[in-house]
Amino acid sequence: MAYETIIVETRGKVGLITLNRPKALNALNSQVLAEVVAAASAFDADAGIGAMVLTGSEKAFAAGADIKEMQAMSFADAYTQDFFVGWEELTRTRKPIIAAVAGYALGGGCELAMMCDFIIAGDNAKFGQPEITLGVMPGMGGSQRLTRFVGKSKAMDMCLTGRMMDAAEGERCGLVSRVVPVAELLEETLKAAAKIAEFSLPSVMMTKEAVNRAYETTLTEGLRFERRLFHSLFALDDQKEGMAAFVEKRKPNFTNR
Ligand SMILES: CC(C)=CC(=O)SCCNC(=O)CCNC(=O)[C@H](O)C(C)(C)COP(=O)(O)OP(=O)(O)OC[C@H]1O[C@@H](n2cnc3c(N)ncnc32)[C@H](O)[C@@H]1OP(=O)(O)O
Repeated sequence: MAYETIIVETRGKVGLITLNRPKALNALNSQVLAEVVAAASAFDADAGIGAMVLTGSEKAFAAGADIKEMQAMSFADAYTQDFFVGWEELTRTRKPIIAAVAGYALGGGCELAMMCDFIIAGDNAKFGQPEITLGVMPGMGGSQRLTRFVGKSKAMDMCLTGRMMDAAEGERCGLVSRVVPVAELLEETLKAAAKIAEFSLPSVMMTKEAVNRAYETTLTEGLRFERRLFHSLFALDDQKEGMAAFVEKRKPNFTNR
């Protein structure tokens, strides 16, 4: 597929997707959606890829859903198309995807970052859900995911006032896993993704599945689900290899089998 709004590259076993609409601060229109989903799905299906990174520019991860595209939309259009539902496809990727966020991550941009498995932020990152200032509200998951990340009080504050939070506040409240100097953001995020990609792919994928299950089920069910996945890993060569390598004091050679 020829991409026009994103750049798609591989760095070893890492798939890198860079949002690339600089003049619109990476505003997310339908074409970006289609291309990001296609690229992530292709990496998900690629046996040579173990993890992905989604990033933008130093000024903007993404300044939101494309206001110019939405401006003339009617209720009937929005409802019948189930506008934004396409982004859910991204959350169905089974390999880990890390958001490397510099600059603005606003509205749909913040929501897109939260669809990833975790967020590493540059120290200039600014997160916000300013939809309220446009006479609407979050529509790509902000009211739900942000609340799960940061709790009710801060999610209400962000969604109702439309204010921005900086990277340090994002880290303090659990939206962001770590903050790094913006000049090192991509390198550090690629390093984290490369580390994940070195591990046994089935155990990585099951770990992602188990952590995500924590958001959707009871503690009792979640614990049982985790144990069953854990048990199943003993059927793999990689469990034998990983534990033998530890005992033999050498690096494991995982085969994803
Ligand atoms: C509705 C739902 C569910 C989700 C949403 O995401 S709604 C959008 C939420 N985002 C916003 O409200 C942020 C809008 N953008 C801004 O407030 C500012 O652009 C800024 C604070 C991020 C940066 O300000 P700055 O002065 O540095 O840059 P601008 O001149 O304002 O922008 C440059 C260029 O980009 C276009 N742009 C920016 N954001 C969007 C957007 N979300 N959609 C479409 N286009 C956007 C902006 O219009 C300008 O282009 P033009 O000069 O050609 O107009």
